[in-house]
Amino acid sequence: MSTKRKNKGLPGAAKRPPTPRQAAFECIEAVVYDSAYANLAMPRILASAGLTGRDAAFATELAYGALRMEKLYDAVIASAARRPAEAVDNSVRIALWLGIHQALAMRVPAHAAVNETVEQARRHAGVGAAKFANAVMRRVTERDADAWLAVVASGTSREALATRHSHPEWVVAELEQALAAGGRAGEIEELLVADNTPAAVALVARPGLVDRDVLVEAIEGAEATPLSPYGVTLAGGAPGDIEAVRERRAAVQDEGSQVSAAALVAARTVESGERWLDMCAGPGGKAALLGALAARDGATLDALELHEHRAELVRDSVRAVPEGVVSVHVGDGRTWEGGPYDRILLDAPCTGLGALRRRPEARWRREKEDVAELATLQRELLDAATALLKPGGVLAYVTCSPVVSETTAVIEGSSLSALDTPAVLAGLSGAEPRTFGTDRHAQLWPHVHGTDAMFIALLTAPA
Ligand SMILES: C[S@@+](CC[C@H](N)C(=O)[O-])C[C@H]1O[C@@H](n2cnc3c(N)ncnc32)[C@H](O)[C@@H]1O
Repeated sequence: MSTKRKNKGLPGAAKRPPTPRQAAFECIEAVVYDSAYANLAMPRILASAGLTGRDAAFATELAYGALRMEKLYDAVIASAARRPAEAVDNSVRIALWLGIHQALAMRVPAHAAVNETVEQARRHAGVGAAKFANAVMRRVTERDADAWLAVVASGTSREALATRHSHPEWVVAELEQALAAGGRAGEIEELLVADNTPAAVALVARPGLVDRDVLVEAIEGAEATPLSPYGVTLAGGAPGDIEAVRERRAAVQDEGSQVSAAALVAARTVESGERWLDMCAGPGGKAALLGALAARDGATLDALELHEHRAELVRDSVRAVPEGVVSVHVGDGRTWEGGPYDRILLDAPCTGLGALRRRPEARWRREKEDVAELATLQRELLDAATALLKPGGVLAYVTCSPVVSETTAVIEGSSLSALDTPAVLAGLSGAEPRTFGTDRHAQLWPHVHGTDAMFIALLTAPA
């Protein structure tokens, strides 16, 4: 979609109090035109519209769902409008995404989905656009979701799979390759479905700062997570309302991320006085968990981050960790000279293709060329981390991407030797080691573990 605004709505359009559907429209506009992240834009839009509770949940599901499914919905538009979706005015195309999502995925009655879409098209693009939207939506609502899939995405080709589950085709190819490499060939459809299912919110109870059992007890519907010894899954509600979260004794953190940081510490018994490095620390979720564990075990942590604004987020994230344990630095991991270290977390910058559940627009922002560029950076960071590791030290190479060129291909050339990561994760959770991988590295999956697709390789330098 063109990222230039053709119109900003017709005069008077912004004066009425925004409805949930208008909030969803605004959120998609912010993503398309201003390159906003939906998960940052939406809370701001909801707050300024004064939308809460069910209205806020409706607006969020509508915007995020339409953003995720835009490839499928473009195919539906092309078929129903008998012209490519790219040829449709941007505002009308957004209104149609929202209308189609309501009709095919949210069980909004057809007449309401049609009327609301027509009204949005009129409001943003005028009477002619409203007539066009009316004709398209009437054709859309003649079929249900399954019937549309049979029309626009039938068969088992990669192209059909990519349209049906609304992923770029090159991403489907990368995910298929990663699944096959991990002995999970044939699970692509389950993975793509999981990518389109919003993740439950998980909290980390930072050890020594708050007890996870206390959180489970205090929060209605909360449950202990199965893989991380520090995790709590929430049934709903706003995490920002929880006191421990406001005080940074707990935080929102995917269970896979918790496990990645915890595995570095669980790999070997910690000796008092150990020095640890979090080489790519921003925004600081793993640094805060490592900091809490360092405080417990008598170690210290250097948290390094390339960008000052992200280092500031790390400072905020670790503020509940006892003073003197974590030092935050701004610098480039490739030239950092603060070593040597007993343990290093290299949570490398990556495509993020393992965390598509969380960021509805993320799959459309990445390009195939990014993979090679990031793999070069990942190798350079791994070489630098290796040089900073003490003999006998442990390094965790972690990505929130399962893509082979960012994971096994990066560590293949390493001079370090691989520890048995699945066994360490099994030790943390009590789960069967083979569920985490069939070789010495671990790969978590949304459709298997309910986490982001984190890759974790524990490596060690010869003593
Ligand atoms: C995947 S994120 C890390 C997430 C973090 N560990 C957490 O759990 O919150 C990667 C981070 O590395 C930073 N980064 C990128 N290149 C870097 C470099 N050369 N040296 C240090 N940090 C870098 C990015 O700015 C980004 O904040």
